[in-house]
Amino acid sequence: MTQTLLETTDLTVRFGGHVAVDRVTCSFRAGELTAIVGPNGAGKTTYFNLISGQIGATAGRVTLKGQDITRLSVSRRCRLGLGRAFQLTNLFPELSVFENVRLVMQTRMGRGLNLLSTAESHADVSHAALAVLERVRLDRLRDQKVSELSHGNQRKLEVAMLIALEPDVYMFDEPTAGMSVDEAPVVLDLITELKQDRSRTILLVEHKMDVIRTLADRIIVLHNGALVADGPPAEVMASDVVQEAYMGKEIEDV
Ligand SMILES: Nc1ncnc2c1ncn2[C@@H]1O[C@H](COP(=O)(O)OP(=O)(O)OP(=O)(O)O)[C@@H](O)[C@H]1O
Repeated sequence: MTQTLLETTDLTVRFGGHVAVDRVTCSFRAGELTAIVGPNGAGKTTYFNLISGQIGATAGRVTLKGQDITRLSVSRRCRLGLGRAFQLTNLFPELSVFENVRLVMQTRMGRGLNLLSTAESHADVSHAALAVLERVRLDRLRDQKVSELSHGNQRKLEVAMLIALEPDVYMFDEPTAGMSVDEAPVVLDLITELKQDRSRTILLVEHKMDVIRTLADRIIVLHNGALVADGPPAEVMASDVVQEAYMGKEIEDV
């Protein structure tokens, strides 16, 4: 049987009187890409925030590889194998693209976060970091300061940092948002490539139907914070509950 890597059980968060995520019980198995869809304000990003630890749950549980991580910090969850595309505010904007990836790689490879170590002192780490930059086609810009990158390249760097972490669970929140039509395919190809590794699971919050159609093995639908549908893409998209949830046509091209 395929291994369950991540599970949420009755996961709930309340903001004042508003229940943004409402008793969501769902498991995510190795070798599967799950698209999380729903109208604006449905709770998708909040669900992601609860899983990655950016916000605390009011009730319920998050389990990673059998371990209850509900009360753990973002960084503890990250070390246990939960990887969410980095917010660039967490990076070092004045360091180069290469240095940022190298630092993540260095930390993952157990060398600690040492800003003063040189690329030469960790040749294997540097080599691996460069390989990741080649995969996202940022190798040309390796010496550019992060603060000087275009929006599209910043998004690619976020993906590079995530790949460098090699998590068991990849979490992407609209990875191609704001990218040009030339840039988006690089990121989508990378996610397709990541899917080939059947030992991991990928969660994707996405509005673009063409992206969902290309990538998703499974779709879950949130509506008013609750899980209202879960299954293979064709089946879920044809279901009455989804048709109703999308009467507002927030999802592109439905
Ligand atoms: N920190 C917060 N405090 C109060 N309300 C919040 C907070 N974060 C989210 N919400 C509310 O929770 C609901 C779910 O928001 P969320 O951003 O998760 O939706 P979403 O499905 O990701 O929407 P979108 O597709 O527009 O990004 C919204 O009504 C939002 O206003």
